[in-house]
Amino acid sequence: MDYPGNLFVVAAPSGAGKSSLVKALLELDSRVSPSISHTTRAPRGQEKHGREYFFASQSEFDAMVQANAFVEWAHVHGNRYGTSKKAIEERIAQGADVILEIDFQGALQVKQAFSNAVLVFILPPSWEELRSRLERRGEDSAETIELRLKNAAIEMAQVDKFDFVIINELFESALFDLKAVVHAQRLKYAAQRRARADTFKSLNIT
Ligand SMILES: Nc1ncnc2c1ncn2[C@@H]1O[C@H](COP(=O)(O)OP(=O)(O)OP(=O)(O)O)[C@@H](O)[C@H]1O
Ligand SMILES: Nc1nc2c(ncn2[C@@H]2O[C@H](COP(=O)(O)O)[C@@H](O)[C@H]2O)c(=O)[nH]1
Repeated sequence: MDYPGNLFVVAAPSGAGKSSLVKALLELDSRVSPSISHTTRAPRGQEKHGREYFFASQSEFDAMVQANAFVEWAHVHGNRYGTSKKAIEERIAQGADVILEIDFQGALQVKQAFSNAVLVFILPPSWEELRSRLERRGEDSAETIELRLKNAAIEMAQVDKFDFVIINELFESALFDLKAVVHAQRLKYAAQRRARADTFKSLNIT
């Protein structure tokens, strides 16, 4: 289906910096709004239900899967995460641009459902830097960090399935690249709509 709003999907190995980049983009661009995912993971630190995530029990998550309420969902780092249809469909139908910060499995499912979705993969500059960002963030146990680094290798192998790849070495430069992707998609979409309207007009189709 063709919606007036754009859908941007940002994926990256844990610690590459996607949350930081998306947060900075949202502060700069009020036309982009975030999708809030559901997860079975326990809240971390200051996280609030309905702000970072909708925290769900296993049975609540199961019920949503059964009800076909997710556009995508996946097992990530030992927990389940999903994007509800409600989180995005209404908003892109109203012309808003929505950004999803999800793992690569979910990103590929979204592309199946919304072929116009723009998939962006964020890479860290090196393995050493990825590890040190996870350690410096100080939110995960050593065991969790090892699991996330192991999964990073699997995730990075998917990079060629994405529309754009951004290396997050210098934060400001990666943010500039992300803004450029959003801008380019808006221009492309506007041009497509104009071309379609012109074609319909020339064929006398209203
Ligand atoms: N360009 C950068 N240079 C240095 N540190 C950075 C950069 N980008 C992000 N960071 C830091 O790296 C850490 C991980 O970033 P962030 O939490 O945004 O990663 P993430 O990809 O969203 O991870 P997760 O998937 O686990 O949520 C944070 O402490 C963040 O401040
Ligand atoms: N497939 C999905 N993946 C998601 C979703 N929301 C978040 N995520 C990804 O999970 C990991 C871990 O996140 P964390 O908050 O526990 O550090 C990360 O890669 C997220 O992008 C979702 O709705 N679907």
